[in-house]
Amino acid sequence: MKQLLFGDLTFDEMSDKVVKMGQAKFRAAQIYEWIYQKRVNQIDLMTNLPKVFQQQLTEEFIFPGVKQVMKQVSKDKTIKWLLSMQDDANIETVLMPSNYGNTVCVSTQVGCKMGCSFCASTIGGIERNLSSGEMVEQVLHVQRFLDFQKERVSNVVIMGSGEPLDNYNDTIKFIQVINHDKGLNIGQRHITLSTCGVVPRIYDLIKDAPQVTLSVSLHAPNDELRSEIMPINKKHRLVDVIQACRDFVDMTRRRITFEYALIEGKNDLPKHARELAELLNHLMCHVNLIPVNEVAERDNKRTNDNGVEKFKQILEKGGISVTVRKERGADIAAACGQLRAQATKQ
Ligand SMILES: C[S@@+](CC[C@H](N)C(=O)[O-])C[C@H]1O[C@@H](n2cnc3c(N)ncnc32)[C@H](O)[C@@H]1O
Ligand code: SF4
Repeated sequence: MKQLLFGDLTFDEMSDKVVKMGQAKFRAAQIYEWIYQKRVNQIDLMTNLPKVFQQQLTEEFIFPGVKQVMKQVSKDKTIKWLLSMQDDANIETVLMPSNYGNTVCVSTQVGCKMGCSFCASTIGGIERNLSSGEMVEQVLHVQRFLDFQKERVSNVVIMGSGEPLDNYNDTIKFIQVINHDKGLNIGQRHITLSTCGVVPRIYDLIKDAPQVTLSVSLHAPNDELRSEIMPINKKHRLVDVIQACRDFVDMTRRRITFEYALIEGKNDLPKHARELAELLNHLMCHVNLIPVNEVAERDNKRTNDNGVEKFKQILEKGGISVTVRKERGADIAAACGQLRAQATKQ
């Protein structure tokens, strides 16, 4: 029998599961409370569960579901963990503390198949999807660390390694588990999902998680350049991505965010900024400009401060709301997938 992680089951699924195990339904609420509110890390500490049931749970569930392999702490207090799964696959999870709370960046896949030209996560391709339980365990791991400081995870960004819309069902289940009021109770509005633009799944998201903040990795203002940087663009063209974004905004009334990594001489020229302003015309959105994180295996140079400022000004002139995103963890393996790539090489 395949052992599960607790986060592989939504609250309703957990209720069904305990009934199948011969227990009353209310045991599901007790289990959720021990895991997500009291945050014990051993089943035998769930003291209001009968001993025989604790034993059954130990046979059917792995708890906790991840092991810490490495932890790097940056001068700016960003912390990056390398976590190991049951099959020894390694993934990254990042904590970014700020004045607005504690944001955890979660990985959804081991590697990524999308092949974006600037990204470290995709260097070795994809190994496998992560289960919702493995995503939940990432947040729990960070929450247990924060418990020592009596702080809580306030925001989750699904922006670590992997493409969440390429692992749709487990990503949705993950959102449901951390969002549940008996779970970690993290509001959908405090969850950001970042995608390279898998168009049909953006429409699914409107039905399944309409209150999450959608962030779309754009990185180029036209098909020719975008297809060169992001191969997914050959399948889902810019016109369809932008239409899906317009529909997302219309149907959810939620502002959308676009990520644009500035690569010197590639996508950072004034003409690109003008083209981008035109593309996003009359769309309720915000653009995050990020000087690209230079990755050793990738031949990309970051745009200098002057170039970033010029690009920003052109967008603003075109009526677009823009922020230059602060680089976090510059002194540690900052770009998504870098720590895992380094660890794999050792
Ligand atoms: C690692 S991806 C994961 C989520 C999803 N696959 C996507 O592409 O949006 C999260 C964000 O990191 C960005 N990113 C990846 N590598 C980067 C780099 N070297 N410099 C700056 N941003 C990068 C991506 O473009 C994306 O906006
Ligand atoms: S940017 Fe996102 S979609 Fe592209 S390779 Fe990296 S993780 Fe995958």
